Amino acid sequence: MEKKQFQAESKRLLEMMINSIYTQKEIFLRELISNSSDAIDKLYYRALTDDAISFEQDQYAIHITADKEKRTLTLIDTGIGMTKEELENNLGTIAKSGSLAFKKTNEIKDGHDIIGQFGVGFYSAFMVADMVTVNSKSVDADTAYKWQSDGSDGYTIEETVKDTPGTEITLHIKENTEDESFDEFLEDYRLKAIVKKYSDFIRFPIKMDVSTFKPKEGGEEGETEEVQEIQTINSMVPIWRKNKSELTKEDYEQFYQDKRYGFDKPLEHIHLSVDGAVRYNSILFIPENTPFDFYSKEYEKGLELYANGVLIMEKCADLLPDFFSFVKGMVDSEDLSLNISREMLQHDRQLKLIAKNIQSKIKSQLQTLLKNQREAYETFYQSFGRQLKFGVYNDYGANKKVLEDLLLFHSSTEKGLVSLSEYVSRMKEDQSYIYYATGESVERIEKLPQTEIVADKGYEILYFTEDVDEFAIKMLQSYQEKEFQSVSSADLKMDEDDTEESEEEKDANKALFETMKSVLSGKVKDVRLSKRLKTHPVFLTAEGEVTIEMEKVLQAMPDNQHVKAEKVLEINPNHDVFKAIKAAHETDQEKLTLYTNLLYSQALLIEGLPLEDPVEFTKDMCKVMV
Ligand SMILES: Nc1ncnc2c1ncn2[C@@H]1O[C@H](COP(=O)(O)OP(=O)(O)OP(=O)(O)O)[C@@H](O)[C@H]1O
Repeated sequence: MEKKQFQAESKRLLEMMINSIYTQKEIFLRELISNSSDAIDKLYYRALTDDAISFEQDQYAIHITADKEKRTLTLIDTGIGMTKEELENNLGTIAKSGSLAFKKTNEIKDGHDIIGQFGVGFYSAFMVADMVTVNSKSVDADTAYKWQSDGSDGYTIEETVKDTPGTEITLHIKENTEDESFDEFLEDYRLKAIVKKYSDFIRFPIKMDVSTFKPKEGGEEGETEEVQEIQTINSMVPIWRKNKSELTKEDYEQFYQDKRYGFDKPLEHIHLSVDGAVRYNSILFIPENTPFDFYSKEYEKGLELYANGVLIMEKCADLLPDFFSFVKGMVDSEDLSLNISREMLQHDRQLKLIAKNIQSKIKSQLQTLLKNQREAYETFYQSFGRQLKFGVYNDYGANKKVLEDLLLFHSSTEKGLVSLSEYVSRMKEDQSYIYYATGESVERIEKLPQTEIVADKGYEILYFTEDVDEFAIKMLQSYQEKEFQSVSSADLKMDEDDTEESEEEKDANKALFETMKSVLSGKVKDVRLSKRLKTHPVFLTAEGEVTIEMEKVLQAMPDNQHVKAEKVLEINPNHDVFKAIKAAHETDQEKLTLYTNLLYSQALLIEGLPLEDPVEFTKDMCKVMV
């Protein structure tokens, strides 16, 4: 049976490639620069085995010039160049990569990695150009050739004159259309920015003819003139490939600023050079201040992702878990399997490994900070502690173990922030629970009647002042096998609670509480005597899963489900108010109703809950007065 080759409509194929592979036009420059860099590296490999060729690193460069009048952008490299055949094979055949073939036959050495592999990058030039001219002279040939194409109807090749080996590519930039402007690719500032963004760490200098204003020679003071100047735009050596011992704190800070990771100074940096299952270098920063949009939807987490020093993604979200979304920085790896556009990865196995590794490094760095530089950690925690707490709560607590040691809360006894492990280490011998109190602020919590009895026992109380706190702790359930207990819960699980009311007391109060309960029907689940109130007459506790603080948070949410805590009104038997209601119960039912409503309103106010009917409340107050 005869086997036939697939046919390809090359014009259509090229069109599809040009217009559908890349999402951003500007990457054409990255692709052409990477090709030039590969061409110089190939020369380096040739020099290793060919005595006729010497390789002096500083003699090589990539030169970019824009000519606005002619609408041309030219890239010149001093690389290995192409013979006539190579021009035909490599630029005349889509998906043919001379670089991939080169990589297969040469062992990559000394960081001279070859970038190209798919054989398509060159054609991205047609996204911005309506004519591409390549003049190239191979180190192996005496004759130079000119390859030319408008990207639609094939190409031409003819002899040309070129003195030195290397390649010169000239793009004739498209005219602007109604929807698209191409002029930007002729502007120095724009070209510089694109080089900086994607190709800053190409190992060879990328030089550009730029016009700058300089003081005019022989001119008056302050008089300037426009002069052309050749500038090297790229930094070349990536800081992350340098030895940590060579770098100072200032170097890292400078990098943080240059990269515009934030307007602040970083609090901490982490420099990783990993040579394991996946090889990668990374520099991570923990910022000092919360970015202004951090807690908004607009904030995008992610690290810059480089493949061999070439930027692939500006914000690779998969590299960071949400709870460490504040971390800034970059990852560079040579082991990534890129997709054809280099905008995505083919599969994310390597990425997952890197992300896992990065997560544990960030955690241990934060733990070290907490241990050794408490003040710095607290600064960090003020900015991003909330994010850690969300991390404990989110995903049904899947990450609580990663984060529990990083949490801090205000302590009643230490009058400052403490970690859970510090709390547990200070727990009293007879203390079984980690106690916490919830409220709007430390000052308000200090005044909560519920804290009195716990504090009197000498137990430390953690103050929860953020809405996420209690939700996070509910998810955590326990720390080092010690359960959390709210001082406001109906069953405080302390000895005092176990002391039952005497039978006589119970009987005497039963009728009174039943009446009060019916007055407050629908508002409270129960009315009972309190064994823990000392100075305050009443307060509210909650039974069940939803605490009063949680009710407040849930009520404030836009899609609130009207979730209510099951409230219990507790009354202090030692307070004179109790005598007053008892007396009212015996003599004046109307008065009892009045007192009950007033006490309930008081309890709401203490909890920071809104009064259900403020007008009714003020009327009741007046009734008591007159
Ligand atoms: N400036 C250059 N000097 C020498 N050879 C070049 C140059 N530009 C391109 N080539 C040759 O043309 C081939 C095709 O280039 P192209 O950019 O399309 O693909 P690539 O760089 O191999 O792969 P990728 O699509 O991954 O970038 C290259 O592999 C290389 O052999």
